[in-house]
Amino acid sequence: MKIFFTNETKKLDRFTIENEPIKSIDLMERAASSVTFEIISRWKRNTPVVVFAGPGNNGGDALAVSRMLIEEGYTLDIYLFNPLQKLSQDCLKNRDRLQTIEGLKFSKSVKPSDSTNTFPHNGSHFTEITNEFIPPTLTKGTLVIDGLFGSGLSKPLSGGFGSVVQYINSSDATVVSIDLPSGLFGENNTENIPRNIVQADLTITFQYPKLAFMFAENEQFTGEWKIVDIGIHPDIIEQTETKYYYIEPDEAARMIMKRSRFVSKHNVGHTLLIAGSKGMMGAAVLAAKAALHTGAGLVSVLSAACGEKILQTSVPEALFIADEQDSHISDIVLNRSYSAIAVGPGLGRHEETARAFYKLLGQIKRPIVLDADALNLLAGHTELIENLPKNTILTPHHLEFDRLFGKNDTSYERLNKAREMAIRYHIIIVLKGANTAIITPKGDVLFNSSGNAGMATAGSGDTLTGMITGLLAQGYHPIPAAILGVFLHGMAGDLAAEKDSQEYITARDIISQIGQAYKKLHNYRV
Ligand SMILES: NC(=O)C1=CN([C@@H]2O[C@H](COP(=O)(O)OP(=O)(O)OC[C@H]3O[C@@H](n4cnc5c(N)ncnc54)[C@H](OP(=O)(O)O)[C@@H]3O)[C@@H](O)[C@H]2O)[C@@H](O)CC1
Ligand SMILES: [K+]
Repeated sequence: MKIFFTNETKKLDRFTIENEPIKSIDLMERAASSVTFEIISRWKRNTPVVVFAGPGNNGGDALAVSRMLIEEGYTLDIYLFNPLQKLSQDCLKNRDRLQTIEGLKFSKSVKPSDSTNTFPHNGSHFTEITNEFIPPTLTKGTLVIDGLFGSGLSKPLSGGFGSVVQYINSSDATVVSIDLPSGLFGENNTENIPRNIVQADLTITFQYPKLAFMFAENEQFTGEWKIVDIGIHPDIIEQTETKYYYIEPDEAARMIMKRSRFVSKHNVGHTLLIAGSKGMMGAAVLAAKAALHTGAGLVSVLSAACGEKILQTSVPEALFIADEQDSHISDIVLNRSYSAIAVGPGLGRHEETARAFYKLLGQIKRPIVLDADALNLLAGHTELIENLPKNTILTPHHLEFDRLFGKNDTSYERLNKAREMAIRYHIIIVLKGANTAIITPKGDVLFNSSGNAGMATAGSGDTLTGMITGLLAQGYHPIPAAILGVFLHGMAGDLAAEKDSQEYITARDIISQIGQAYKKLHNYRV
């Protein structure tokens, strides 16, 4: 799924209006019906609803939703903010349509003398605010619909609108934002004012997720978010280019390569994992198991000698290459060719390990996977990044990324830096987090949609490294190997959480669900 920038919204809108064709007000009606449907399916009709509508089309949506909810039997208190006495055309039309509802009480600005402004009123009520505003009481049971601003936000909210947002945020009400939490920019919020951004419990967003939703620091604003299809014309979606994508299950499923009936373990790849050291052998075990369960035919683990018994007992399917040293890897000799190599899980940072690793980087000609301590060692010699084979996969979490490429204050900044680095060095960066981003050497960013917070657990990253390397070994191109590996990993985590709970999950539980994750993806293909 493509992620567009919010400044493209009007273009997508216009094309749909001209080519479907559909009247602009009817497109708004369609968007509003989707929001209404979502609300009706979650909140009972006796839930008191307070609507905050702004002067633009986001406000228009909110007014259309208001009409639909009243028709459905909800009782609403609606506030339309019109301080400049200037509403967008469709907002105006929806205000007029609201007026046709029988029994709806109308008033202009609530004056300070009207201080009996407590909800619920006897029947629904509409107030257009042109100057002063006495806010209604927002209790725990109240549902707030936030339609103040959406994709048309042009500067951070301040003044009166800032106060309204702060008032909403300070209440115990449940908040649903239409399209975007009001005050949040769709992309860059570096210069934004956090206290003047609505903190929604649910954001119902139109057609495609916004880039800002992918960043951890914006979760406090978006809450849960859900995409609703409002029927933007497929041709304009196709024609409009973007660098940002959101990977859904059917897209991941299409990447799975069919295994030939005549396959042998030798032609589904021999994986080499350079991993483990004294006290961190579990990382090598997990990566080896993950590679095997993802489909690698053969897995060898090159590790510190102390790992031999551990590995051979816990992963009897894997071959073991013991280093001379008991506690760490001191030399890396590749005495045969491997289909895929990963370095890093549980590696440690012993001086001799570092030396062996740097020497290896000078020898390899094909893309490899670098994770964990391999990234930390690389951070000590960043000049070596220059010579990494094209399409080498780096799998840093945020701290590892910053150690490698310098500190970043926001996820937005980090993502831009990652794009720049991926392009400059022709590498693939798998930036791990809630929506892991796979960044290609062309600068395309693919956000993963599977996974859950329970996967923030020891060994989860080692598992991912094993999975991606296992795919590479089977002949997947590094880009689909990274995308599919990340997706499968997340889906296996989701299945594990479904089976037990997020809290319960360990890396082993993720591995135990790889098979079910494959099965689920296979079902998307039929
Ligand atoms: N194709 C789609 O996806 C569809 C989109 N739809 C809906 O339309 C929404 C976008 O509508 P929109 O373009 O009218 O913008 P919106 O967010 O309502 O705000 C604009 C108004 O706010 C004002 N304003 C801005 N910043 C401000 C500030 N800091 N402080 C104060 N004022 C500020 C701005 O003033 P201006 O900057 O022009 O001076 C203008 O008056 C979108 O989110 C979705 O809900 C659907 O209906 C159907 C199809
Ligand atoms: K909004």
